Amino acid sequence: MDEVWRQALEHLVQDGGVSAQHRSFLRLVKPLAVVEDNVFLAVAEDFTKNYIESTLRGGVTEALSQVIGRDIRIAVTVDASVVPPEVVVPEPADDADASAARKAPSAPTPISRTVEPVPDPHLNPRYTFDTFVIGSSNRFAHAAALAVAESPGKTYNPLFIYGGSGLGKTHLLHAIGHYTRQIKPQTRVRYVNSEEFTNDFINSIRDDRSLSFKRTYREVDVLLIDDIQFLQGKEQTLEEFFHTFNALHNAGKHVVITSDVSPRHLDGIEERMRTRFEWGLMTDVQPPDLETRIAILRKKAQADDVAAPGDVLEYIASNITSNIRELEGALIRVTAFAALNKQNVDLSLAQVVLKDLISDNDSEITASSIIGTTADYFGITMDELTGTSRSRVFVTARQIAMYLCRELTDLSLPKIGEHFGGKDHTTVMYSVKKVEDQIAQRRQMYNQVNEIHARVKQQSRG
Ligand SMILES: Nc1ncnc2c1ncn2[C@@H]1O[C@H](COP(=O)(O)OP(=O)(O)OP(=O)(O)O)[C@@H](O)[C@H]1O
Repeated sequence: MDEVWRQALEHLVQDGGVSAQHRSFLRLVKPLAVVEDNVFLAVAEDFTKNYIESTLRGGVTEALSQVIGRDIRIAVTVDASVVPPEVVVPEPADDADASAARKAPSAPTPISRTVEPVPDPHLNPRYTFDTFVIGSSNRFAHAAALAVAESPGKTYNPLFIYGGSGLGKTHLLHAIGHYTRQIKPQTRVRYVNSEEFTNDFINSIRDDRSLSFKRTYREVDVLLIDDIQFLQGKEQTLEEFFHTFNALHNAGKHVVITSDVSPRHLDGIEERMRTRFEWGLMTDVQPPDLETRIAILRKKAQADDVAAPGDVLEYIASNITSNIRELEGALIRVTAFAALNKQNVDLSLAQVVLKDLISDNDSEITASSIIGTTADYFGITMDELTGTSRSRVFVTARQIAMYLCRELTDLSLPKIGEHFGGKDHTTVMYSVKKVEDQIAQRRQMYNQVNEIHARVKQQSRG
């Protein structure tokens, strides 16, 4: 088992995207056994388990699946007496992070708990108030989020943020989490997507763990719950959420909720609950105007350290109007093309690259159309694409299709996973990140993504 684990770590590092922090967590894992399609891993602390499950699950699952040769699931257990094997976690060449990690003591407190708050594995480090661009479409939501982050439990409780897909609701939720913990590191913050909340709840009943479930969600100072619309019609989970909400609210703890519609448009949720959602403050986020879209692209270009002149940003922002995720995807495409061809980013290049992607009369793009088009492109069947085979072409096709689903549809990560034969949402997250990383490094990956994207768009225009 240690040898399987060693090889999996090698795969993981080769695939890229493993930071020094990831490596220090991976060093804490003891592989236990493979039983049918499950790989059992053990760690000594809950915190490490949470980190592995929320941040590394996709990558570890992929890597172990590659080594074992079939699709597996991982299960992480906590055992305080666990001693991880002496496996060296490989380091990518010329990784600045890696040399820092080398200097760190090999024994495992991953991060200092006194100086900075320990990073919360449930929060995306990129989604902070600093990286959030304020415009008229989101000014109020931003101000309310900031007020909550500064003094949770006081005003606007609950805060309910609603609006269309890809408009920054999740970003704001994470920003509240980061900022609250930055001001007061001891604040207990819990971010959860409603689908994960549902799964957790169902599993806790199955495994007779209702006490630990309650502890997870009720012993917090700030509960950030994303995409509450997924609870519509799920009576038992709603009932549990109702009790969680009441317990927290009565104890003066803060609840922040996001949804794609306002409380009164949430069907399948009882009146008593909708009323509670309206107790605090409701605010919406709207599609950003042109100036805000340009500013978002500028900030993204800065964060990724790519040079993109103003007219290029304006061209992209003028043509992609409704979804910020798609806006960012277009910028990635243009800068990746320029990097691969060793060209500067300029307007004519952007026009060529985005020619097929920009159109104003797309009909709705679905996961099935993306899966079908991708399968066609690779000459495989849709079943093969969404199945479990680990051969390279299937894996590449699967990852590209997941990436395009994220960019071109409103589907959440767990929902995308469902379209791919019930894959875990962290596997989807891993695939999206992997394609995003490789697109600027491998011409073949760039060409494939670009071509399939164009075909999907073309088909949606009929
Ligand atoms: N105002 C903003 N400034 C900077 N980036 C933004 C802003 N709004 C959204 N984004 C970026 O757009 C992408 C999509 O945002 P996010 O995931 O928060 O959307 P969402 O409203 O939660 O969508 P969904 O309902 O589909 O989950 C993210 O990468 C986010 O960082």
